[in-house]
Amino acid sequence: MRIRGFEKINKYKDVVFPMPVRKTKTSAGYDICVPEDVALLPGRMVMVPTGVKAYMQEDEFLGVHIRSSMAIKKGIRLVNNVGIIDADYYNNPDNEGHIMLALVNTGLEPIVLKKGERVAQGIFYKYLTTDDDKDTKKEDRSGGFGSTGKNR
Ligand SMILES: O=c1ccn([C@H]2C[C@H](O)[C@@H](COP(=O)(O)OP(=O)(O)OP(=O)(O)O)O2)c(=O)[nH]1
Repeated sequence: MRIRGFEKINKYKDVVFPMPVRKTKTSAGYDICVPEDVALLPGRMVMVPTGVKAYMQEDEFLGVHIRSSMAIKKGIRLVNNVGIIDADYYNNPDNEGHIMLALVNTGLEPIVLKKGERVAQGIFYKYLTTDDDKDTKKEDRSGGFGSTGKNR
């Protein structure tokens, strides 16, 4: 039975890069690499591909955090601080559930992330719902970023 995991995005199926793994026995985060070289100019946000998608249970999400070393040593931040990857993002018709990193280089010099470099880390979490949650209608996710509420 499949419970949760990572898979390659089709577009990257022939590209060789490391899949997310936990580096030590009790590391919470699955380190996420870049599947190609990425240039980050100072102060510019870049939507960076990861080449992967994540499947999980309906009451779970994947929290995507920056690796501390990237933030502290290189000044790289996630613009949204933490990326929330919803369970129904997986295999969405727009982008197959491709996990993207909204990165910004807060330093003064350009940075090049090399293919295979570990940039972010994904942690699987369970989330809770409110008493009246079942009373509100839920729409189906039709696509990727900012897709909910579009057909109203
Ligand atoms: O850093 C991120 C944040 C989000 N996502 C993907 C997964 C997530 O399931 C989807 C939607 O994200 P979120 O719910 O945070 O954005 P929204 O602006 O509320 O969009 P939507 O209306 O699609 O929920 O975008 C990423 O790939 N990287």
